[in-house]
Amino acid sequence: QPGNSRSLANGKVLVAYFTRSGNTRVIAGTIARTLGATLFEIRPARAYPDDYEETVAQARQERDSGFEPALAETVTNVATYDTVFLGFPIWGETAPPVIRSFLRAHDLQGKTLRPFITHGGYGTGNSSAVLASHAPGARVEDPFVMEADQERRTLTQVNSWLGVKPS
Ligand SMILES: Cc1cc2nc3c(=O)[nH]c(=O)nc-3n(C[C@H](O)[C@H](O)[C@H](O)COP(=O)(O)O)c2cc1C
Repeated sequence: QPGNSRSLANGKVLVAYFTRSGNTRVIAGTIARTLGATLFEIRPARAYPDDYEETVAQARQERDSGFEPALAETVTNVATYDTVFLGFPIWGETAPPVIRSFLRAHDLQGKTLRPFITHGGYGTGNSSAVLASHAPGARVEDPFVMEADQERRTLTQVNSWLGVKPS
């Protein structure tokens, strides 16, 4: 596999990501496959609601209160990785609360942190500041940033088809 020699040259690589609607997962899978890296999905112990609007409201409240939700799972032997790719969508103009939890729970000191971020068209907000403050001692590289489909756009179009005004 061509990816393996590259991952050996770069040391052990972890690709950790959080996703709701799957956009960030596509990027994470591509990185993992290309570099022969370990894939880890970041999940909160208590899943967010299926409902989009409920999730937006909960995310806003958790952001404003600085809440760090418990993780369903942590990475075993995070110390053995040299490079950590960290992927997430922008939620409320910042990194989702569970990303702060992830960084709090894993010591990335001395590692290279390569963020990859998707957003719905409004940019990365203050997520760089969150990474800088929550990953002390890590070498945080410039993020790969991609605009990706917003669930809200889908809801709006479907509701318009159904003849319902968005709430
Ligand atoms: C709770 C919530 C909050 C969001 N807030 C923003 C935002 O502030 N700015 C933005 O550009 N997109 C925002 N989005 C859109 C997502 O960042 C974007 O669609 C992203 O690609 C979703 O990634 P995912 O499919 O990996 O979950 C938000 C989405 C959700 C669910």
